[in-house]
Amino acid sequence: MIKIAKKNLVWWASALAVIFLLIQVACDLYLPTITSDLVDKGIMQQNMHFIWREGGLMLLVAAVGLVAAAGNVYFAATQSMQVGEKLRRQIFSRVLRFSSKEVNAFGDSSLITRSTNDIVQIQNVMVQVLRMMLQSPVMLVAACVLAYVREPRLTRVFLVSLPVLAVVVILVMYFAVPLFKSIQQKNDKINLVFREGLTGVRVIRAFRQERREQNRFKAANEDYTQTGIKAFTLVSFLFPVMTLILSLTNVGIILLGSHLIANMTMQVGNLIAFMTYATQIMISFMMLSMVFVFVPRASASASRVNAVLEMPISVADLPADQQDKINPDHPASLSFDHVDFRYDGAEKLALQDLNFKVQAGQTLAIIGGTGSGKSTLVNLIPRLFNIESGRIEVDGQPIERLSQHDLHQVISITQQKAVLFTGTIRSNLQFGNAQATDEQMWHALKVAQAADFVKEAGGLDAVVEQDGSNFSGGQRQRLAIARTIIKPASIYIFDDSFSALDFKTDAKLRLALRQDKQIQRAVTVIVAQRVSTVADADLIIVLDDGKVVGQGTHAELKAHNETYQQIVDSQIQKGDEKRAARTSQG
Ligand SMILES: Nc1ncnc2c1ncn2[C@@H]1O[C@H](COP(=O)(O)OP(=O)(O)OP(=O)(O)O)[C@@H](O)[C@H]1O
Repeated sequence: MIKIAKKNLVWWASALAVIFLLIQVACDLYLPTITSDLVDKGIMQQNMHFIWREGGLMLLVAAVGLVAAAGNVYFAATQSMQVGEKLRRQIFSRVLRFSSKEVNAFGDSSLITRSTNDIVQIQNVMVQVLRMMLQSPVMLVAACVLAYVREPRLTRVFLVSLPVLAVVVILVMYFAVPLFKSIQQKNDKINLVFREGLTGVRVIRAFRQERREQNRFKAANEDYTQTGIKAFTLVSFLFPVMTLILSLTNVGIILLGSHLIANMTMQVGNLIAFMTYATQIMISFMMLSMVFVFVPRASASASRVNAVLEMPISVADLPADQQDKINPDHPASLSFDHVDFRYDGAEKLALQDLNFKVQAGQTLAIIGGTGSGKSTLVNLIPRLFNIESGRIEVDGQPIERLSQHDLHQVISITQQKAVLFTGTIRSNLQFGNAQATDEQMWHALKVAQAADFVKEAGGLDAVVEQDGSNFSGGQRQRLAIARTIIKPASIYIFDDSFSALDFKTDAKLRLALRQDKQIQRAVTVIVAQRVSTVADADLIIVLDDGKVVGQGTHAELKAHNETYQQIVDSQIQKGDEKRAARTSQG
């Protein structure tokens, strides 16, 4: 919590909040003295001039106190909101740099809770710190001293009430604080189930698992609610008990005070002032105890936020002065030299001894069964993971010597699951190339075989809903392909991007890709399950269980490679092979 405050609070605004607070406390503490004088020297002695003067002073002090309180609230609130804004920004930019290893370490839902609910907890406590937490101890000590100075004999009442109050507060905190800490984790669980329910809604319906999911959500929700109820019941118990203790303290003060007044050893004004100080002492004590309840909860949130901000990034750039730069004149190329790769914590290598080189204008195709390592291979090119050994070069440069920013500038990729963003077709294409003209956009859409349905949908400004849900799976993939094509790059990667396309569209798209001037100067990498998609590639890599079991052209592999032959036999029947070749040659 302190770390977050140190890094994110603006010192002068926080100092102003504290100064306003001290002025407000001073005013609050001065008012009982004026009241006491007003009663003893004004009302009791019927001195109207004194009453007017002290009354005016009272109004002035109250007004200054009000302005100071407003100033304190303003600076405390703006500071805490700004801390929240900075933390959300820092978490978001950090998460954008995370590899899947870091994301998995927290989980998607926990990252969302940390950037929303946890930050709100921190924000709330920041306001309390800049207000109550500083105000309460100052008020408590000063009111005790002033009460003692005014009438030491009455302070005996506090010797009983304050220890009782302290025991109640400690007991409540002992039971409530662990509950508040666990509320955050239970909130993560609710988010997780809710998120899975949302993203998997169709599957849930199709498998008629609504009741099971509802029960799962109900369990998480009830767990959260019950913990919240327990925690807040304990805290709410504090208020009536404290009010009771405060009332009993006042009764004690009045009993003792009236005795002293009757003996003529104390004035009425002193009793009134003392009772005001007593109320201030008790209220400060209550506020302080509330802060002690909420600070541990917020510090649990602060640790959760700090864990994200301090998570080491596994795929890190070299220091700027040791980085190499891409040479824009170097022809496009991609090479893997004895590359081994293992997922974090896995016993087995996910990819073993990959060796190949492709040049500008060539197409590399990767084929293999499910789970053979195709996506893993293409994800190594933009360095989404670090390799275990070997060397990967893009445009003649080892990728770990480039900044990821530079590397990603020369790579354009369509992921296996097409991801579109809420907005329009234009804004989605601008993701690939912010400067693209309408003409370039239509060209990319044409190559991606998307122009027809985009025209029907209303053109470049047609709306794209969340996750592109207003387009079919095949249309989403074609839009993602257009976004990939529109980006000027050295390496174009299509990770199983043609799988949702029908046979004919797949062939037309590959033909259009081959005829595109920009693509002709680059290396194209195609991952596919269908032989027809890879048949015309310059180099085909056949993967099986992370190992390269064949490498060559379609003709070579068909003639000599058993695994490839099996794939061909299982897929291409009834003249499909010839039809594929005919269509892709135009
Ligand atoms: N993030 C990950 N952490 C650990 N193991 C992973 C991870 N991603 C993939 N794997 C494992 O690596 C292997 C290769 O997966 P990959 O996704 O590369 O296969 P693929 O050939 O693309 O499969 P598909 O055709 O089904 O998409 C699989 O055994 C998979 O379980």
